[in-house]
Amino acid sequence: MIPDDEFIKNPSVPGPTAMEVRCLIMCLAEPGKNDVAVDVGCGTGGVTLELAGRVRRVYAIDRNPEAILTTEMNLQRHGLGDNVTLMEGDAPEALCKIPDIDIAVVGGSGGELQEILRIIKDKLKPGGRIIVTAILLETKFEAMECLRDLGFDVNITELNIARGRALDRGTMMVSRNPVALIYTGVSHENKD
Ligand SMILES: C[S@@+](CC[C@H](N)C(=O)[O-])C[C@H]1O[C@@H](n2cnc3c(N)ncnc32)[C@H](O)[C@@H]1O
Repeated sequence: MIPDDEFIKNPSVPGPTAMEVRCLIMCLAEPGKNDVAVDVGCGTGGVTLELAGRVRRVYAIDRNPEAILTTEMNLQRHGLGDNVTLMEGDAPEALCKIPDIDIAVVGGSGGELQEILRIIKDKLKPGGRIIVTAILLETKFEAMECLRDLGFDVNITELNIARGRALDRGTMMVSRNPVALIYTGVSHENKD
């Protein structure tokens, strides 16, 4: 895992997703060397970089040009990027241009989550994994409901991370905001 402070940051771009959250995303995504992945809302590139080191190809989508630039700079900084296709634009249109995928991570949806998940389902290979990260209650609920409506078994895990900060008299644990991961099991349609 790449530590958070090893990413180049841009004040107009969110991210990177905290290392502990990226860690669980990678566990749930189960990336394989031949997999094709998409990172919807790549932001600073936290998830894109982790995927780039583990799969055959990553499509990194963001509608903020600064996010695409920041992700590109981070890929270069870490010697990654040969297998990453950066796509500036709105997720639904960009998703329609990519081939079928094994892994989809949705880190930003901007009010288009239902459409994004519907397209991802159409592109998802059998056995594929979908992981949505959400900080808003409404997004957590919407993601669960939408994935269920699309026929998936849905799971949610919320991470409450506290990191130690050194003080003169000891280590204080500093909490970060909770982040939920909403992720799929096997689609009902793919079950025997
Ligand atoms: C919280 S950030 C993701 C952070 C990222 N996972 C990282 O580690 O750096 C969410 C991103 O999603 C992008 N985004 C939101 N809605 C989008 C949409 N409909 N299409 C494309 N990008 C979108 C935003 O521009 C933002 O950069």
